[in-house]
Amino acid sequence: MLSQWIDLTLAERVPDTEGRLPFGHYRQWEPGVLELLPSQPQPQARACVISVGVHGNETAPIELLGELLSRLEAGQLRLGAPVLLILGNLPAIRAGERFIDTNLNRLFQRGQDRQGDEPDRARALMAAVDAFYARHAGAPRLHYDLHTAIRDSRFPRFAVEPHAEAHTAAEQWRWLAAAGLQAVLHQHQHSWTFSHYSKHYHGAQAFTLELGKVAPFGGNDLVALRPMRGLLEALIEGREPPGQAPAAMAFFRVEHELMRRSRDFCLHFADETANFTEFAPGSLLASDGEAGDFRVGDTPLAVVFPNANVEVGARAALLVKPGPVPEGSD
Ligand SMILES: O=C(O)CCC(=O)N[C@@H](CCC(=O)O)C(=O)O
Ligand SMILES: [Zn+2]
Repeated sequence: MLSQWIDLTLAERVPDTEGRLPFGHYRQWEPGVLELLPSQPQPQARACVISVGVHGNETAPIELLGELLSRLEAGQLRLGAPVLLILGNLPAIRAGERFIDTNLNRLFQRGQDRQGDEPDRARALMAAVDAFYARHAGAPRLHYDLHTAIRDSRFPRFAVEPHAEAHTAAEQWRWLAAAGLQAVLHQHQHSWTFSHYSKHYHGAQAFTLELGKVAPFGGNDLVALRPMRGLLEALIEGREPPGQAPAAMAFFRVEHELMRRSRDFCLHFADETANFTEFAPGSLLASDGEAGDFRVGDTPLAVVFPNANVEVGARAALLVKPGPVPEGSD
């Protein structure tokens, strides 16, 4: 039954809300929010939130989660940690769209009082995460929010480290390197994404993980994600994940967030420009009506997540520079 949870949820058929697993049991708190509870939590276990489908057209993480559920149900994985699994934007996943009315991944802010389905879903997911971490107050907190990017990338698999007071543990860099992540992008300011929510409000070890490029169901290369699956499996089993020297990854920090201010916003480079493409000093990157032009300053900048079609007021690109390898991570 667990292995059909995703299909039943997306088909709007009510899956069993509680059931047994070979090494524990599960409970669905609401559609798309499922908690796995081990019969024997392991001493190393973290309270893990694994979210997928916060953007509805990013299917690889949903397929990866399907693999994990099948392996849990077959007893190939020994559940050893409390895990909260989240299918983020259900109507958008059904429609194969990034979002329906507005980008869910900008709404994870306490006190946010916008009207609509996506703001309602953000409030429900924030409450689900709050309750999960409260139920497992003794365990270290972790949240991986799994995505795929719209464009090609010089580094197809990379982590976005949200900006927050909580310090990222050195072990995270080793785990992410061993999981096949090729780059890390350190955010310079609060961003109200789902991973930022868990880090900022709960002090969780939290990342947005970009796992390749957007593709329809069936069009993803899950073999390239095997090392990532290995990391998730270790966390689900409550054992120490494999590690690798973080120097295998390229580190960047965000220098500037390019916002769309007007309807006249445009980018001056090709739509197909890959993430982490570098632009030389003086390059004209964007024009934005009365808000003016944006040019690269004295040192080169690379572009990540460029998207001229975002809502007015939303982020249209991150402009990034190489950053230091975090201390204590070798
Ligand atoms: O490829 C793109 O343009 C967007 C991919 C994506 O959904 N990225 C996340 C990053 C979240 C973060 O900044 O932590 C997003 O834009 O929500
Ligand atoms: Zn996404």
